[in-house]
Amino acid sequence: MEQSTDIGGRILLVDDEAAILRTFRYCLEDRGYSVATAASSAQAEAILQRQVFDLCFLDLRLGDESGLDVLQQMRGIAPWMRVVIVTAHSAVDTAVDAIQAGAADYLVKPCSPEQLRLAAAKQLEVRQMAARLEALEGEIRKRNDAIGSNSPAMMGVLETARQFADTDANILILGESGTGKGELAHAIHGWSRRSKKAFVTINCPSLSADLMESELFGHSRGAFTGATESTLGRVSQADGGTLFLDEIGDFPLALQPKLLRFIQDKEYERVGDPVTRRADVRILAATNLNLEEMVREGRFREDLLYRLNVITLTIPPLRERPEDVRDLAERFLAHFVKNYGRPARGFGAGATAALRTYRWPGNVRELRNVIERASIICPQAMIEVSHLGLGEQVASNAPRVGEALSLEELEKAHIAGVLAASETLEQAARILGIDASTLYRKRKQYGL
Ligand SMILES: Nc1ncnc2c1ncn2[C@@H]1O[C@H](COP(=O)(O)OP(=O)(O)OP(=O)(O)O)[C@@H](O)[C@H]1O
Repeated sequence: MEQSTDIGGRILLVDDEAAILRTFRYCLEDRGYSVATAASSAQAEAILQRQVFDLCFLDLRLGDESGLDVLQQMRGIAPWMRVVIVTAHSAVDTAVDAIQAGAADYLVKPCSPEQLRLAAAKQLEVRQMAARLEALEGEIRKRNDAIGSNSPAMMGVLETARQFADTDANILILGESGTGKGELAHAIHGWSRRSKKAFVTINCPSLSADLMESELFGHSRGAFTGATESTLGRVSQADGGTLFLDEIGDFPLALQPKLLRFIQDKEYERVGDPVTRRADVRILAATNLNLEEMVREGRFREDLLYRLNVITLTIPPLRERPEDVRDLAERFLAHFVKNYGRPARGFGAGATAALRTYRWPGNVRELRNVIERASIICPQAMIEVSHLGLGEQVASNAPRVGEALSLEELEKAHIAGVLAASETLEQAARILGIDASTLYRKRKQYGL
């Protein structure tokens, strides 16, 4: 039963028999759990309002009160908490009702210390499952989608990101929409010592100031109309891990002082609850807006900006890192053909050239969507330019013969297209009718 300490466990015992509370407490503390007790439902409610518990052992017979009402009340205050009903043999029927009402399990009194510990370990494991699942998904994502690049500009960004990943410095990630800011935030979390803990994202534009406050810090039951259950809040979920504030430029101005205070002091209050809580959270934020301009216009707090941008990373748009298009396209293709069970295995020369010349206004997200679509509609092994659905845009992007262009510009575009469609430099040189060393020199000259 070694897992008791490593999964952590805050347990509340509710029973009106002092002897039971004493024995249970002894058995559980012996295994390293942290235990609190309550002798009535009123006491239990008061404790639950102040502290977070993972598990509660609840005796359904608390004086005159209906055990089911007490259970309902608890689930309202702490819906994340697992509740195990403790019952006498003669009242097993009520325990079954309690399970229907949301209890996790029941235990028949008298029970042995081993039965009690086993029940605790089982429930605490379930309680931790969601958090572990999230951490695992992060791991799998990291492995499958390991962020990498062949572009010097992007490699510089990744190197700085790695360098600061394991510090607790807040990082602001800038870049156009779809460049992979969320992806980089995930990677930074994965490279940090917080990687085994939760990575929690808040999408700022989707929430009003009031909703954002309760989403971020949680609320107590009855804090506002419709708050029928207490919630923990993202900050608490991210305790020990990373909180990613996506599109921070849209974070409500009215709530910015509270976010600033949390970043500075690590302290916050749930909505409708005066108790001050603490959480150890690393903040990453991202935006495609110009926050400095927003500060000048009074739409974003300067002090908050300086807390968020201890380190700033700017992801270049995809059109400025054409070296990455091919690798990304191949990775997306492998992923989608596997998912959809499709025949495509690679890109024809025309498609490769089109992927390279297109300007990708929607960046990596657009590339991913284009490849997903192509992987579905392509009936053969090679994806051709027609499957990409970029036809007109590519044509309008690519310089045309006879257009008002210098010979140099035309030559540069032509060489870029042939290079993208060729497997090797030698092959490209043959197609262009020049020798490989000339091609090498021209590549350098045009920065290709
Ligand atoms: N380097 C990468 N490797 C694999 N997938 C990537 C990479 N960069 C971005 N993506 C994919 O591209 C899509 C957009 O990425 P992401 O959401 O991180 O961009 P963003 O810059 O945060 O966008 P927005 O500003 O619109 O929120 C996602 O599906 C993501 O998985």
